[in-house]
Amino acid sequence: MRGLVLDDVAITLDARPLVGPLSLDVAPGEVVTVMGPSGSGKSTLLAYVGGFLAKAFAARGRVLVDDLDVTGMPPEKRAVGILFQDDLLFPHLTVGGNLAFGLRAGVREASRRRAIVEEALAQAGLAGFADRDPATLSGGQRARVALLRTLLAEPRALLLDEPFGKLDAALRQDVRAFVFARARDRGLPTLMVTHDAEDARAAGGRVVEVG
Ligand SMILES: Nc1ncnc2c1ncn2[C@@H]1O[C@H](COP(=O)(O)OP(=O)(O)OP(=O)(O)O)[C@@H](O)[C@H]1O
Repeated sequence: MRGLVLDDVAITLDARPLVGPLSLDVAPGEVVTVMGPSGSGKSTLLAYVGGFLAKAFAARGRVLVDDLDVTGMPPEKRAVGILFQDDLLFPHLTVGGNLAFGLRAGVREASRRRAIVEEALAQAGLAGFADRDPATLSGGQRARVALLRTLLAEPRALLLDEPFGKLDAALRQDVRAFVFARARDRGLPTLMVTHDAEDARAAGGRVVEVG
C-alpha cells in the first residue's frame, strides 16, 4: 500500500521493552499523532522510522515507505523527511542557501535551483526572502523555512517531533495549519510527536499512545 507502514515494531533499551510491539498504517496525507509520558520512547520511535536509532537501543520490526522496505537503509536513502522542534537553520547561509541545502542533489543547474527555492518561498508567503539572513526572521517564518527545507528533499513520509514546541499559541496554530496543509497537499503520511492535545485535535487523525 502507499503510505507509511510500521510492522510489528518493538524497541528495547538495556533489554527492557520501551516501545511496542506496534503495527500502524499511515495513509498518504494522514497525520497520526504519537503521545505518551516523557521518556516513553516517542522520539526513539521516530528515530527508528527515520533510520537513526542510537546504539543503546535494539529494535525489531519493519518500516515500509510506499511499499518499499526501508528497514535496513541509512536515513538518506529512506525518503523520510524530519522536522524537529530545534530545527535550526544554518546561520552562515541565507534563507535561500538553507533551502538549496535541502534540495535533492539531482537538481544541479544553479538557475533551476534558484527558481525552485523562490517558488517554494512564494508558496509559503515568503516571496523575496531568499537573500535574508535567517537571524532576521521571526519564529514562525523560521519554522516555515525549516519545513520547506525538509519538503524540498521530496520525502515520501514526514516525521514531526514537537515541531511547534517553541511557538506561542497564536503562531503555533498558524504554523501547524501550514504544516498539515503541506502534508495533505503532497499526500505525505505523517507521524507527529506532541505533548499538546490541541496539536492532536488539529491533526484530526488517529492518536497512538506509547508508554
Ligand atoms: N542516545 C540514547 N542512549 C541511551 N538512552 C537514551 C538515548 N536517547 C534517549 N534515551 C532514553 O530512552 C528513553 C526514551 O527517550 P525518548 O527521547 O524517546 O522519550 P520521549 O517519549 O520522546 O520523551 P520526551 O517526551 O521527554 O521528549 C528515555 O529513558 C531516555 O533517557
